[in-house]
Amino acid sequence: MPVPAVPAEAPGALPVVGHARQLLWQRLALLEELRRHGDVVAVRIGPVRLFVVNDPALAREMLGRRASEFGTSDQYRLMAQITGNGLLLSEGAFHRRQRRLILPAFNHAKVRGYADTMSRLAESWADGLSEGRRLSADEEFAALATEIVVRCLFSQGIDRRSTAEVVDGLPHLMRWVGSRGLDPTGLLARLPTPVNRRFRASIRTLNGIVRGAVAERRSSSGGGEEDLLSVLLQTRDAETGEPMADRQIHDEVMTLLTAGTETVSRTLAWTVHLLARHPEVRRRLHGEVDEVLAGRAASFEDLPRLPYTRQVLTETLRLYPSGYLLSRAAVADTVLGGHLLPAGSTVMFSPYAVHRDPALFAEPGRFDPGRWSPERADDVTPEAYLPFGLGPHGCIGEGFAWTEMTIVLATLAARWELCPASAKAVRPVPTFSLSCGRMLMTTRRRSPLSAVVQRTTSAPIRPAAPTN
Ligand code: HEM
Repeated sequence: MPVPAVPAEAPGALPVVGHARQLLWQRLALLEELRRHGDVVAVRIGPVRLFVVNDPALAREMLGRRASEFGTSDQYRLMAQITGNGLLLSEGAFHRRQRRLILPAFNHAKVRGYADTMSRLAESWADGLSEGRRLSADEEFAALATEIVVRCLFSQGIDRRSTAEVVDGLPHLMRWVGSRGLDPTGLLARLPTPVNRRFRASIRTLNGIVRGAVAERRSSSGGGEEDLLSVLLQTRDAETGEPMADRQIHDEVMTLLTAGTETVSRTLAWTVHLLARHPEVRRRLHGEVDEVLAGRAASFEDLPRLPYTRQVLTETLRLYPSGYLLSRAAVADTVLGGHLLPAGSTVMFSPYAVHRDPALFAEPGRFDPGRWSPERADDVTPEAYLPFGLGPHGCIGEGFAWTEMTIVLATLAARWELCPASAKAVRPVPTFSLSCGRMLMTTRRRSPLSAVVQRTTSAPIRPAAPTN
C-alpha cells in the first residue's frame, strides 16, 4: 500500500508569496480552478500550506463522520472576539453539550411559532415600501433579518431602540471579521482604521445589550414567551445540575446573532438580484405566490404550497452560498482520501466551488431553479449540495432559515418587484461570508390580478440560457 503523501501543490504559486495574491484578490476564481487539480490540493501563503478538499464525499467525511479529527481553524477563531466560546467555535464534549441544550429552541414546533413573527415583520416591511423607492437591497434585508432573529429568539427581551442598535452594529462586526480574514498578520486590527474603530464601538454596544437582556430576564419572575433566551436560562447540566453561566449564554446569543443574520440577508439579496435578471423565473414565482397568497403575507401553513419559491432559494444558495468557504484544522496527522494532512494544518472546503462543478450539476453557471424539481433529479447531485454544512457543526438554524427566507421572499414577491437601479455589474465579494456589495434597486408595485392574466395568456416558458 502506498505511503500517504501530502497533497500536491496547485500550479500558479509565485516565489515567496505562493498563492497569496490569488487568495486575496481572485479567491472565488482560484477555488473553482483548484477543482481541476485533484480531490485534495495544497495552496500556499508564504511558507504556510493550506489544503483544499474538492471532492464532496471527502468533505462529508471531514465535516461528518470524522469530525472529531478536525477542530476549529484559525480562520474561524477570528470570530472569537465576537462569539467567544459559542457553538461555532467550541469543540468536543463541551460543544456537544451546548448543542444538545440549544437544539430544542430550533425544533419544528418552535420554528412554527417563530413563523408568525417572521410573517408579521415581513408584512410590515412590505407595507412600508412605496412605489419607485430606491433602496439598497442588502441593507434592507440585513435590517429585516436582524429584527427577525432578535424578535424570534429574544421575544420582548430587547426593546426597539436596542434592536435598532443591533441592526446598526452587526454589519460593523462582520466587516471587521471580513477585513481580518485578509490579514493573517493581525497587524491591521491594531491600527486606528475606521473599520477597527466602528468594530470596537459596536462590540461594546452589542455586548451591553445582550448582557442587559440576560440580567433582566434572570431577575424577572419568569412567565412571558418561551424563547431561546428562556431555554438557555432554564437549562441545567445533566450531571452537575448547574445552570449555564451568564458568560456562556452571552456567547451563544452573539453566535446566533452573527450566524443567523448576514447569511439570510445575503441570500435574499442574491435572490432578488437573480430574479431581476431572469424574467422567466420571476414570472413563474409570481404565478405561484399569486395563486397561493393573492397579495397577503405568507404564513407557516403556506410553505408546502410554495415549492417553486423554495426551489428559487435553493438555486440561489447553490450559486451563492453565504458560507462559501468552510475550514477546519487537522487535530493530528490525518489521512483523508489517501492524502496526508499534517497535524495543525488548515483544511478548507468550498461549497461555492463544488456547487459549480459541471460533473455534479448540469450547466452549473445557469440560474435554473427548476433543476430542483423531482422530475429533473438527474440535473443535480444532492450529496454535493452543502450550503448549510453538515455534521456536528452543521447549521443549527437551517429550518429557521428556510422558513424565514421563504416567508420573506413570497411576501415580497406577492406585492413588489425589485428592479436594478444601477447598471453596475454585481459581483460576489468573498469576505467571511459571500457579500453582494451595495445592491441598489427600485421598487415596483405588482398587481397580482394582472400577473394572473399575463400568465394565462403567455406561451409556456422554457428558460433561455442567461448568465448570472
Ligand atoms: C441562508 C442561511 C444560512 C446559511 C447558508 C447558513 C450556513 C451555515 C453553515 C455552512 C454552517 C456550518 C459552518 C461549518 O461547519 O463550518 C452554519 C453553522 C451555524 N449556523 Fe447557519 N446558516 C444560515 C442561517 C442560520 C440561522 C438563521 C441561524 C440561527 C438563527 C444559524 C445559526 C448557526 C449556528 C449557531 C451555527 C454553528 C453550529 C455549530 O457549530 O454547532 N444559521 N450555518
